[in-house]
Amino acid sequence: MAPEVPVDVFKGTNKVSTALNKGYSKGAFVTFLAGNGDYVKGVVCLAKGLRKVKSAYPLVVAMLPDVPEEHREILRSQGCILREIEPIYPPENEVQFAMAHFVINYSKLRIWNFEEYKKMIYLDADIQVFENIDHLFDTPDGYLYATMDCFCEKLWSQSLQFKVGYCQQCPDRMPWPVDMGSPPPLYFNAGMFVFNPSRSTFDKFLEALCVTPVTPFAEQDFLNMFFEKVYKPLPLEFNLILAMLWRHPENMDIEKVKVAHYCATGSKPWRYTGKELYMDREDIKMFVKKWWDIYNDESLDFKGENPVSEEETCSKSSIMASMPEPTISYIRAPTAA
Ligand SMILES: O=c1ccn([C@@H]2O[C@H](COP(=O)(O)OP(=O)(O)O[C@H]3O[C@H](CO)[C@H](O)[C@H](O)[C@H]3O)[C@@H](O)[C@H]2O)c(=O)[nH]1
Ligand SMILES: O[C@H]1[C@H](O)[C@@H](O)[C@H](O)[C@@H](O)[C@H]1O
Ligand SMILES: [Mn+2]
Repeated sequence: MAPEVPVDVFKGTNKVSTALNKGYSKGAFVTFLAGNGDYVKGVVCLAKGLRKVKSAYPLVVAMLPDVPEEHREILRSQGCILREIEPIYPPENEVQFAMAHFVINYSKLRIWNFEEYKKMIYLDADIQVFENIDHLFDTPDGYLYATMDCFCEKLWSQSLQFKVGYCQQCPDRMPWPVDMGSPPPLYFNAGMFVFNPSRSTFDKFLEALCVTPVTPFAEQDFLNMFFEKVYKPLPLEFNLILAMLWRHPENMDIEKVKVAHYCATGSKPWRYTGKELYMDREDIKMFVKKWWDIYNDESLDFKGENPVSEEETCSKSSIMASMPEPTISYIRAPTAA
């Protein structure tokens, strides 16, 4: 049995949230975009998916300076609010300890500076929303809500959890060895989370980053450490990590999935070939098709008269400037995949 999660708090009504009455400034979805690759398609599809489920909240795109103008134009035309952020990059001698494709994700910590929103829901660009989740904006403040990760995929092979065969999704299958003390604290996937922006939290991040070693899952490990005491697990249907389909099918009900995360190797819809391990499964094909159906649906294109008035701020943070060097430094963002 997986550890219990407080399901009741997160029951949606399928009605458009009370947010419509409250106005936009209370909350927003936020995603992260880096580089000139195909992740922009993910953001476009996410914007369309949120429209399809009639979300009352806008989508903010926190993007690095290396996102090309033509991609920015596409996002504006899809009604996204663009916010340029400066990269956060670990010291060069530590970069090797994070998985290369995760390093740029430290930059995403800057979304905590978006204090004009009281609450935000972060969604990776490789996520799609199939049901309205606006009610998550009504969760009590002061916590970080996210779904629990799974440690069974090969990407985890260097971790202690994987080595001992332990996964928090089924802690009874292979209990944490007694001689190794208590099992590790619950660990969330950082592709989807609900949080309260706060500059003072961001300041604390910077202090903590200075004394926190870089680890394989980069900012995901960092966020797990930082929010350990205030983490509240969300039911898995709010961020279906596709590997759950073959690793822990008993923990989930595919009919209830509200949000799918195309993070399993080979599952990104825009580069899906079906050839990688597990990728020829019917459920995977179904999720990939659902993504493409939204992407290709012109009726979901933004129809506002004018693109959303955007606020592009590339804040050269004085906070960062005052950071002790060279623990965390700005350097050019690496070219994204
Ligand atoms: O070239 C890139 C690469 C990544 N991204 C952004 O960064 C996000 C994270 O990358 P992936 O979705 O490819 O990575 P995973 O889902 O496998 O990674 C998971 O672990 C990461 C550890 O750093 C992050 O926490 C991430 O949010 C979490 O979902 C993307 O969705 C996208 O929003 C880009 O914009 N361009
Ligand atoms: O951040 C990673 C990534 O998203 C992987 O694809 C997934 O298998 C993980 O469990 C996760 O933590
Ligand atoms: Mn992802």
